[in-house]
Amino acid sequence: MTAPRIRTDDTAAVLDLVEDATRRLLDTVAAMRPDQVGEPSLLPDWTRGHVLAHLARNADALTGVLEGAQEGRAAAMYASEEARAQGIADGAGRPPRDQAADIEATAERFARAARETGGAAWGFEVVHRSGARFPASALPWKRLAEVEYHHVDLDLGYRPKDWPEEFVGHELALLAGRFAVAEEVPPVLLRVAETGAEFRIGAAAGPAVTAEGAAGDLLAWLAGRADGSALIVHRGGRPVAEPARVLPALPAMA
Ligand SMILES: O=C(O)/C=C/C(=O)CC(=O)C(=O)O
Repeated sequence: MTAPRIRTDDTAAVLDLVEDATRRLLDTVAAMRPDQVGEPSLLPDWTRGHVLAHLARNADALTGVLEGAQEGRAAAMYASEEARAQGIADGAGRPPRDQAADIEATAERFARAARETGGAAWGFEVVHRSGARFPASALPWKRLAEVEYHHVDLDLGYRPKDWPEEFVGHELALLAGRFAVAEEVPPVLLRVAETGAEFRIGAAAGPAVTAEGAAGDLLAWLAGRADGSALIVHRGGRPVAEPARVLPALPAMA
């Protein structure tokens, strides 16, 4: 893997990645049979229909935050957590064709709002549902992560190995940065096989196990989309036979 030449706040470049990711997602939805909507996704308690409805409502939510930034107003993504859950539940049972139309229309609305966002508004500090605060220019990357992660969650053939290099490179660094300060995560030193880059996660003191692998495999584990069995893990300098038993199980991000 070569270092991707893209910055997460290069909104035009990231919006191109979002458009490509959305197109791949819509191709998957177009191939769905109606009965697959009600089948389980890879996320606990969510059917594939829940994942698809969530993707449309997330586009609405991020559009609202972007429009708020244009007006210098810190808009919440959702009216409440209950409203978020209701919106997802209400849309979950729709057939693939309706899900696709909703995802396409809301993605286009987000893209239009982004195109209309000017320089100063991109610098406006927004508040994400996660509680994180960052400039509005990070919103397109947030949307990219939603689409890439949840496409995998549909369990319809799109896998972490299908994530584009540009997404994997930066998302791994972003997520590792978040986990670096996590007290509840035991220390793990991640080593990217392609580049030798290292990230230490887990804020607790003490010796770290090392986990080495392809950037995509490291991200899949860090994002809660794989159990880490694809990684080479050492503890106390010795190789671990069953990495998934040693590595902490991490929650599904996004
Ligand atoms: O990136 C995160 O930590 C959290 C992402 C979200 O909360 C996204 C949603 O689940 C949503 O927009 O509803």
